Amino acid sequence: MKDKRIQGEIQNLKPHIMRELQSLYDLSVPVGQLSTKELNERLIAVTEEIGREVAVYVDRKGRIIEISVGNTWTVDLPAVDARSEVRLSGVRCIHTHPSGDTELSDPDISSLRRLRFDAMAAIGRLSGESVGCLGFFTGEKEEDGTLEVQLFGPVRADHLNRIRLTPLIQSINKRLSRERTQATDDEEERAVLAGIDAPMACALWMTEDSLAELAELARTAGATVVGTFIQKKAKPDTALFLGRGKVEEMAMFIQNERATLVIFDDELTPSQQRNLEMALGVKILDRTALILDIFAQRARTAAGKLQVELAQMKYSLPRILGQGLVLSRLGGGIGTRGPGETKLEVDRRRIRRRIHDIEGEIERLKKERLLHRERRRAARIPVAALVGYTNAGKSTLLNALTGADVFAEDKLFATLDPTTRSLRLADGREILVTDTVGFIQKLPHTLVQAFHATLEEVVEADILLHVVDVSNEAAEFQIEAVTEVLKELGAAEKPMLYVLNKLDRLTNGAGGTGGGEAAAHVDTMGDARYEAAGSDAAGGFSEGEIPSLEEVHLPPAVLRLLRGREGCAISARTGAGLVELQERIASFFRTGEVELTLHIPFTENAAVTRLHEAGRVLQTDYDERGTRVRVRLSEEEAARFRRYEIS
Ligand SMILES: Nc1nc2c(ncn2[C@@H]2O[C@H](COP(=O)(O)OP(=O)(O)OP(=O)(O)O)[C@@H](O)[C@H]2O)c(=O)[nH]1
Ligand SMILES: [Mg+2]
Repeated sequence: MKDKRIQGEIQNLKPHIMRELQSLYDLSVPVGQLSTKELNERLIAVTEEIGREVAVYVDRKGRIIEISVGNTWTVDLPAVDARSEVRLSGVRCIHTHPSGDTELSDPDISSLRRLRFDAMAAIGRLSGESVGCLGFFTGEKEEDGTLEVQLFGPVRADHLNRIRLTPLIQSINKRLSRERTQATDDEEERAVLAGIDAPMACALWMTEDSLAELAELARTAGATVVGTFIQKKAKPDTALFLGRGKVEEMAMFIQNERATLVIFDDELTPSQQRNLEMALGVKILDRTALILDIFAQRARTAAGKLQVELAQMKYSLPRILGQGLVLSRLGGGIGTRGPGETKLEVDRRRIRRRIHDIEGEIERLKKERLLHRERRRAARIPVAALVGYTNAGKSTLLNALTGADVFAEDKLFATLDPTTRSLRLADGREILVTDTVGFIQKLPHTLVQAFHATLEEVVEADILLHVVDVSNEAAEFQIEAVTEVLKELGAAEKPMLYVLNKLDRLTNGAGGTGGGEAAAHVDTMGDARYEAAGSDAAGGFSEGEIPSLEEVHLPPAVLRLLRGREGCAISARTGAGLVELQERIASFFRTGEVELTLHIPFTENAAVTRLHEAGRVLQTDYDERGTRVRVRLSEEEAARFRRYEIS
């Protein structure tokens, strides 16, 4: 039935070798698997005896269609149609290297190209163990137009057999035929989440909370979460992060659920990511990559885009150096987006150059911002910066306080770029309020670094308003996470006022993670005061309409969070507590100030101008000799004007 032909240098082969080679045709390989242990062992055994390369060619049904001895690159495969420019040939080559050095040689790679193999493996024995390397196309082209080849290994040969070839081949074909451009962007991304539950870890967060947040991040990035895997494990497996059994279980699940990516809650090493990709056959992302992807989608301004691109480059650099990440680069979608479309395809030198350029550009932006800030400082306008966990309600608060129109949304990282608005406090003082990017636990360092330029607004502010979502059960941990990031920025010691937000969500008795639209239920709970306040929208709250918080019975959860912290409770949505908040801010700026009454002779009129710049002039009168000014000044400034002081 089958033509048991053996091609190549078979002239001097002993009959028992020929018989052995011919009997290899009777073996078969499970569909979607590279090779089998038996096939590998028998190939290596023959090679060791004859000292020559042996190659078998396997089709996608797992049948051996050709066998050759000697140089694989001269082999003639009539069954292989390698003419198609847009598809792989459907045949893979598994061959031995007599030396045990299994790196694919240049001739190996050119025969991979010539015959457009699904994949090409080289196997051999090294210190008694079967090892191998795999080469395959990425679907991308090199600069010179030839197809880019990805190399994997050397690894143990049985490891190669665990690679799931089918999805790999599909992705490559898809990429080759360029269907992907439109198709995969519209295709639903079906995500599986994964994490480990380390009982001994000092992690503050409950694994479930952290994974719930990861699901929220995945949703924000546009994925549908189809399953979650948590494994109890003291520490991550160095090769696969999870245990081998768990990974196998996951592979089944992925197949059944048609999942397209797996997102891990912790940062993976480049090799874990590569191994998992090979074992699971789908794109593998970690929390960092997911956050970077969201940032990439959200970046609007030039500065925002640059900063995201910088962070992405820094993230991908070690991963490109360490080969792999093939599937994560194929097919577009989550994890592959970014301001620089080709970012993951450029080689490392180009990446380094680009990093250098961006850093220069960011440095320029930084200087520009510094100038702005200096101008503001010269104008003596104090600055309050809103900081806090993502989704805490910072932008909503800025809008409520200043009537600004900043985009606020019930998704993570709605804001990336800072917005500054001025606010006139009840005592007439004008301050600037800055809203900026939210923080999150395990915020990638690369991102914090990259965002230094915009986060400097925070570092330079006079006071931080730390907005906390009190309706979130993890509020205490979120405060902790924000504090960590502030430390990293060198802003942890700044004066801070805690602003416990979303009070309306707790006062309806639902507590905890209750319904999102709690405010709507407030009046049915007999506490209509918030509603009355809320009806007067953004920025327009006037005193008297709003209940003083002292009258309001604060829920125990809020009291707990306030313990030992300076701050107040508000609802940015309904406006409750905003007057108190403004009063707190005003009183902060008042302390450390003194009120003076000065008399400045007309001959020194320039001092009056300086006074207007240096402090807040409350009252001005004139007499025949000069100007009488009542003014509030910082202690420092006051010292310079003391000589004019009267009474
Ligand atoms: N119930 C209630 N919801 C609020 C309140 N303040 C904000 N929200 C909602 O919380 C969600 C997040 O608000 P944002 O203002 O976008 O939060 P943020 O802190 O700016 O978030 P990022 O920019 O993503 O870091 C939105 O859906 C708001 O409508 C509040 O006082 N009560
Ligand atoms: Mg925001």
